Amino acid sequence: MITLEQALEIAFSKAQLLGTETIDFLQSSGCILAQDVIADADMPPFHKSAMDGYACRRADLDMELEVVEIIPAGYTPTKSIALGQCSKIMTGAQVPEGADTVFMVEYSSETATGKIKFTGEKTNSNICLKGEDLKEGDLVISSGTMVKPQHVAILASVGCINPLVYQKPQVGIISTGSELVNPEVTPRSSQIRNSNGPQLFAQATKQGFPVNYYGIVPDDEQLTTKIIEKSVAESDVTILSGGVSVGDFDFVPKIIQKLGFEIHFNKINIKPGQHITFASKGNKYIIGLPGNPVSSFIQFEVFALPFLRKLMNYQQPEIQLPMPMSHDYFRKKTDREECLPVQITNQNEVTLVEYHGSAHIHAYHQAFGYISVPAGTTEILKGELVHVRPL
Ligand SMILES: Nc1nc2c(c(=O)[nH]1)N[C@H]1C(S)=C(S)[C@@H](COP(=O)(O)OP(=O)(O)OC[C@H]3O[C@@H](n4cnc5c(N)ncnc54)[C@H](O)[C@@H]3O)O[C@H]1N2
Ligand code: MOO
Repeated sequence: MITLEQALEIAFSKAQLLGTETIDFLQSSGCILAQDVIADADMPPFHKSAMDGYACRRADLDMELEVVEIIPAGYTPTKSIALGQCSKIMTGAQVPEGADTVFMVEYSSETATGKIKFTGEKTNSNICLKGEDLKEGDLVISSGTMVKPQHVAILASVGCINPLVYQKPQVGIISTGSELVNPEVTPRSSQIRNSNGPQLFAQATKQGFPVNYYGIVPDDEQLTTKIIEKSVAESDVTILSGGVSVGDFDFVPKIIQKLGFEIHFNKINIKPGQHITFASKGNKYIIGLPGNPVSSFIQFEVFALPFLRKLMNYQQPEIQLPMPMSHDYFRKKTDREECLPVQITNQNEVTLVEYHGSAHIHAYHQAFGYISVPAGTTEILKGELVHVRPL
């Protein structure tokens, strides 16, 4: 059986990058930039006051100063500051010529004749110099970056309102299983509510992927074929849950082959969720996830998500936080890599959450993330570093 690493290698080798498009920067969160973003001006664009106060010459701080002008933010000063003079200035306003210091209004007093005195002992210059953050032409965000809210602020600050980004893959989500009913229905005996579909929808939309949600299809070959065909026509990546094992009604592998897809693997040596199918036909992909709820949840995180990101040319490694275990952990069977839900203690240590196996999605309601125990590892001792993947 192949490892997760090998599975990702195979899937990445089949991934055809989606095209690029320019979009409204307000809609760019979660996109991967396909261009470098360059500063179109110095930042700050002028010598800017960092405080509300008085702009003067440092050499004049012990003099009584005449106020020659009031400078609000957004106003271009008209007077330059000479010996014994100051301008009242607001935070964010342009510092007038001749001034090299702004003292805060809290450290000032007015004399009987209306002059201003500095009452502090010493002061910073309180001036942000033109271009001290960025120079015109500087690279501010490099191609390949995933846009987060802080990048949206930077795009705005340099006027890049239509960035070039990689298109996001359209994701189709199908839940297979004749035992499934919609969440609003009270299941009869032998039925179970569809939780994988809503969970996959939430996982995909959390990452910003557009989703076509097809709900439940019973274990019927014709109906399953029809819905897969529809999803393939409307989506780049179709994600199914259930129907990929070896039961009499596990049609999915057969159907996708009939539809002309090539199956690249149907098992990964990982727990939970070893039954996972990956197939492609040109630039269309099908990922068949195991029906057990934790399996489909974890397999989305460890396999489907990196693959979806690969289609957008995302090349950054996934974040994993090295943290010490708060207790010993032992296991008997070590043939598979195993993902386990964890919490973080107040001492910043990792504790395993009570977890009964691949149907026990409720274990994850209190999980901060999960750790992966490599194949071959029998024990992790208290204090040993594990790598936590946040959820
Ligand atoms: N003979 C064998 N049987 C099974 C094996 C095996 O190796 N040999 N592996 C088991 C494991 S492990 C898993 S995982 C499942 C994978 O099979 P399927 O992907 O075909 O999944 P199903 O049989 O359809 O469902 C498994 C389980 O999950 C529940 N389920 C399915 N879909 C949903 C949903 N949308 N929401 C909530 N729960 C769902 C389903 O009712 C089953 O209880 O195969 C094992 N069998
Ligand atoms: O492959 Mo199953 O998903 O381990 O529970």
